[in-house]
Amino acid sequence: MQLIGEGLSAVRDTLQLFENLSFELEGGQSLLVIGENGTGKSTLLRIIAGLLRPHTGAVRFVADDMRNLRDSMHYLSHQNAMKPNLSVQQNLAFWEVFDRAEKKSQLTSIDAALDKVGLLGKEALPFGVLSTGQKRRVAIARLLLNDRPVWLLDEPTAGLDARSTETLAHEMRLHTRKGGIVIAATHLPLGLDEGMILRLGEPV
Ligand SMILES: Nc1ncnc2c1ncn2[C@@H]1O[C@H](COP(=O)(O)OP(=O)(O)OP(=O)(O)O)[C@@H](O)[C@H]1O
Repeated sequence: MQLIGEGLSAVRDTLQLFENLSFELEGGQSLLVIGENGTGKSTLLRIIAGLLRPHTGAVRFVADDMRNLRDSMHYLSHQNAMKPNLSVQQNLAFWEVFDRAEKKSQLTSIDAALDKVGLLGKEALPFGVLSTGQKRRVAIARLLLNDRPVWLLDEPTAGLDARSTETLAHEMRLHTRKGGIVIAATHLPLGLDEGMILRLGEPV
């Protein structure tokens, strides 16, 4: 598996956010995208996810099973992508099916995923009543349900306490050890010390 960004540039309105960024990742590797607020971290992740078109450059993805990037990735955005009025269980049951590849990709049950993020017992609560950190943990539980080899994580630790941050770091390390790719945009150390780092600068 390979995920390659070649000569990527982004322009928002008249602002050049970044120019000519390139990276090359294989299965088992991770990339931390760091930089201050507004430097374009989320923009870069959205470009990689195929949600925004780059001003220049291209993203290429080659998977052994020939799946395209859209079907091979988990994209965790700032929003947690859960319905506030549905329960935790109902939200995850939706994603469990939605994220499943044609080939059986289920890794674990909803209960087991909730256990990993320390939320077992909260499954019947409406998502909307959870605390900020608990909401983020439900969104992280989604990543654990189905095996999608590329994880694109935008500020994954936003709102998480120290223990949950360590749980996430552990899951990210497991994911790369199994041959997955992780790209994470962050302000904070994530416990992926062995990964590559892409530092975005001030927009010009
Ligand atoms: N839809 C849009 N239209 C115009 N400008 C935008 C749009 N979305 C983002 N921007 C601008 O692009 C710049 C980069 O935003 P982006 O969200 O990628 O930064 P970031 O590095 O992820 O920031 P943060 O650390 O605050 O999350 C910002 O100046 C932002 O205001």
